[in-house]
Amino acid sequence: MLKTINPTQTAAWKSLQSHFEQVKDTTIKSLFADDPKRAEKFSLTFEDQILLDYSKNRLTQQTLDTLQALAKECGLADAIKSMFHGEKINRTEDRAVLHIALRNLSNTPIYVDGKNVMDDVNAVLAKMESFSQRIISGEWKGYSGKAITDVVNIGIGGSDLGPFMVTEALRPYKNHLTMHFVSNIDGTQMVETLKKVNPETTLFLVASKTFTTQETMTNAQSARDWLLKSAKDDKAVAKHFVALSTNTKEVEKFGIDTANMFEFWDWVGGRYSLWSAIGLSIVLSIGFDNFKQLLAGAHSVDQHFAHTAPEKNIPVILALINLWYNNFFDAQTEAILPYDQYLHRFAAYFQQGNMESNGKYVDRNGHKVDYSTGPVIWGEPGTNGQHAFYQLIHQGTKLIPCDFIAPAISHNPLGDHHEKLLSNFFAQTEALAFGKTKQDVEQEFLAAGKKWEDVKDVVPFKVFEGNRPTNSFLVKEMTPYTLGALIAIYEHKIFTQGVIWNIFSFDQWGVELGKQLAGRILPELENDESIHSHDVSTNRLINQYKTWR
Ligand SMILES: O=P(O)(O)OC[C@H]1O[C@@H](O)[C@H](O)[C@@H](O)[C@@H]1O
Repeated sequence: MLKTINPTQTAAWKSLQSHFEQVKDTTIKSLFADDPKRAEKFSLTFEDQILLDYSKNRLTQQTLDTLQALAKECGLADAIKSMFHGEKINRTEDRAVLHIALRNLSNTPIYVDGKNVMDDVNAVLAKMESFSQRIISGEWKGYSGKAITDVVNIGIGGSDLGPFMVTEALRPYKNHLTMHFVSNIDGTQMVETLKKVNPETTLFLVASKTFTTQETMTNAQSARDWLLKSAKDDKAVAKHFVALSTNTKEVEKFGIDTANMFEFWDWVGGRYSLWSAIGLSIVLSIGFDNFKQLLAGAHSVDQHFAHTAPEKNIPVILALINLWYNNFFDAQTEAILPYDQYLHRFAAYFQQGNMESNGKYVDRNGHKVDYSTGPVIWGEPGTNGQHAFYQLIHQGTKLIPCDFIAPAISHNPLGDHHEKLLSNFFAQTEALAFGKTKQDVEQEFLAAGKKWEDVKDVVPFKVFEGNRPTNSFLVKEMTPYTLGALIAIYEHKIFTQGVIWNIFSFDQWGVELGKQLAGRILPELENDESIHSHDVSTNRLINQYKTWR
């Protein structure tokens, strides 16, 4: 079970506080100047596939050692064992946390309540394999006898972001099926999607762990109505709708034959579910063998996380580095910046992964914390970000630790595009770390033959103080395997931080209040009567809406 220690009360935290006072003004530049072997010492390679360089950070070996001592005092090693052994570490929902079982290709038994979950996991994987083969080969026919050409995944949050991110990231592995993702309750997304597809050849995946989520159920109902308008026979539903869910009863209630249901279990968190039946859209898009490679990459990282010494453990090190900025430098956000267009939803995916997991102010004792927990996660693919928000990262007043991610081998070697992309990837972390001094700026002006009088006023604006921390992930090639590994690295980083912050990373009660209030407001919108039941601001907004609609 997880310990319930306030991290700030540990000896290691106190050491970190005094250590911080000693090193807070040390620059990355001086750290490199003092140790020519820094890049070698502060980097790790995962299976000759991913190089993580974390040398451009504001930390010393002592910083890392003391952070490791903190993790130890907070019981990280036991917490990892608890998760891998299927203990119910999601205490507020009384559930185990076993996304690692979904990709446990070694098939070692994992027990929950005395039952080996691997039997069920393997059975669903086999069902996903045979179903996907029938769809991809064209053997499965729609109501009019035509093969499926388009797949629409209807889901939201964890039932959308992961599958969408991965199918985009692995486009080079795609087959002929066209994938669509509808998540928003805003009818616009469904209407625009339905314009692009033909009811005779479209398969809908209704993806919802609970099968009660308003957005998904409403979208699924509209899609069903749309299908039946053409098919004019309820029997068509069985040929065009499948469910990905934990909730058999609700699936039946919706009218989907449970033979067309792909099951998963309450020990799979929504934001950790792309490895489960929720990944069916991924399987349909890239085929089962590639999906298995995705699982294999993640499984390999699981082994690394569970069995590698903390000082060589990639997710642990990443977790500690960001905790250092979050809790000692008071950094509020972290940016994820993939130099890979295919990863354009990677930051959005980990927005949910991280913020829904660690955005908590109540600790595992039920008390309000007096320290900072999960950061704001954001990001966009490079180089687009460079021409938009990097100004603030380079010269703003906020400290923003950034993760840079790039593949060494491009799937699209078009002219010198990839060299140009990668030159930017390398240049940015160098610029952020080392900056540009006043002397450099002056030298540059002189070399360009400028007169000192003409340029001296502009010098301060051209100085980069540097010392902005980054991690670099250089991935050999973005394959299903390396992508699976990369995702699992981030997942375990989030887990590690949650353990140290003494919070429950696998519930999400913070999303409930808004849903509850929307449920109360919806019937109030049914007529044009003036509303007085809320605060004056909400009343006014509702009443204005009623006059304008
Ligand atoms: O898969 P479901 O049950 O439809 O849930 C979708 C999402 O619903 C949200 O309310 C939860 O905060 C997410 O964690 C979840 O992924």
